[in-house]
Amino acid sequence: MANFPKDFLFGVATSSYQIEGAVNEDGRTPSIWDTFSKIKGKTYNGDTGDIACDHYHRYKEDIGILKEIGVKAYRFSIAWPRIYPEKGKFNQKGMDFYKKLIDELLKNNIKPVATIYHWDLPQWAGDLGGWLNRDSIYWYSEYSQKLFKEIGDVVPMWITHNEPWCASILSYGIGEHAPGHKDYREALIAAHHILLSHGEAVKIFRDMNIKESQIGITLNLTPAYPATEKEEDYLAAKYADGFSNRWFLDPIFKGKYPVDMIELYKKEIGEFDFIKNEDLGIISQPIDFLGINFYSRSIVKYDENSLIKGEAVEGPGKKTDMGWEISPESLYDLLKRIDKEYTNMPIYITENGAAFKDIVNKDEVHDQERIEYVKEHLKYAIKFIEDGGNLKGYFLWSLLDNFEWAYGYSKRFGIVYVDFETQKRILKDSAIWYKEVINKNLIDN
Ligand SMILES: OC[C@H]1NNC[C@@H](O)[C@@H]1O
Repeated sequence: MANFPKDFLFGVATSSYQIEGAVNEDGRTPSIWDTFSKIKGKTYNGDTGDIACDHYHRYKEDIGILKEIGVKAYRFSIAWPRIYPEKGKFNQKGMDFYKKLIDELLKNNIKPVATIYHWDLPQWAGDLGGWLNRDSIYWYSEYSQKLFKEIGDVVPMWITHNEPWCASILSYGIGEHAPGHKDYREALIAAHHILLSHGEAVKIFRDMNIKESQIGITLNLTPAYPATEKEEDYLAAKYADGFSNRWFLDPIFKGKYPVDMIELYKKEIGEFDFIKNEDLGIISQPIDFLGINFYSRSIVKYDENSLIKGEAVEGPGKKTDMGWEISPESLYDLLKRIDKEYTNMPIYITENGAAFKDIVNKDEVHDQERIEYVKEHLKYAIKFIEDGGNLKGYFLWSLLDNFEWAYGYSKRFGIVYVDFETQKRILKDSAIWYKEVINKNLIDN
């Protein structure tokens, strides 16, 4: 048996485009994901977020489920295209949805945790170059300042960005996510502007002196391990770590980009002329907490022909339905590394969870694999806390089965099953199990 600290924050997480639907309602205009998901071949089965979990209309029912599970906090994201459907034009109706959502959470004694940006960039911004345009910093500043003004006093935890790596590298470099570009120089420019917009929002937040509220950022971090004891594989792991992790951790916590990666990238992308002198000072504004999204690790072997001199090899562990190796001990390694090399400020695991092929049988879903996945990761979370680690909370991804980006609705991450034909919600065994963990504040072995 392993106990959590008495004030440990148990939550679940979702994001706007993945669950809300209602894409043309109350003034919302398209995001880059509305556009991208309608391009043939970009998403599994041509799936889109047009309806998703219809959360926009069913948010009270879903908050009732949060209450039933007993979560202390709910991490959601705000759809920028609802708030600013056109450049410079605020949409009160869009804001009113989030005010109602937050009121309902507070009425049920659930702490709202708001992510300002979880990838649904308004298409009007996309048309102006999106994150490639340095003006994106000002669009984002106007957006975040308005949110702080409208709901700053009722949202105790703000997350500026979800997974800048995905919003830049995966979206502008690898091309798997909207807008689907495949240009690594663009990817690093986008990453820089996203990080800069983060720093500007933190400055605005501090200047507004919002009481009883904290601000941080969420990074998806993937510990990298060498495939063998060969020196070249250790080098490959170092570059993989720079590619996934240090490119974002270093600017935020050390006020500089990692030199080894700059040297590596320079050959491919030329000069870093998009970085202005004052930028790193803005990016490294002190924050109140770090959000970490952890799913798995990477194992790499040296590959001379790849940009980052390495290629992934399959790990020996069991896999989730995403094909990701289940490696809970890597979460512990990651947390210890962050604590040792970057910061001992409060850390929240803002996403952790797994997709498995869930089967409904007489309104029940027996997802024991998901229970085991979460249990093992929580055990390593407790181990870190027992070592003195400053881990303050855990948000399970996700509350509901939802739109899993390029995978559409083919991957189910929810602890609540969603029948997308009927929008019926069914609590999986994992939801019942999580309810018990929260209630007892411990993990049974
Ligand atoms: O892939 C699972 C999750 N990972 N982090 C970002 C979320 O939007 C994803 O659904």
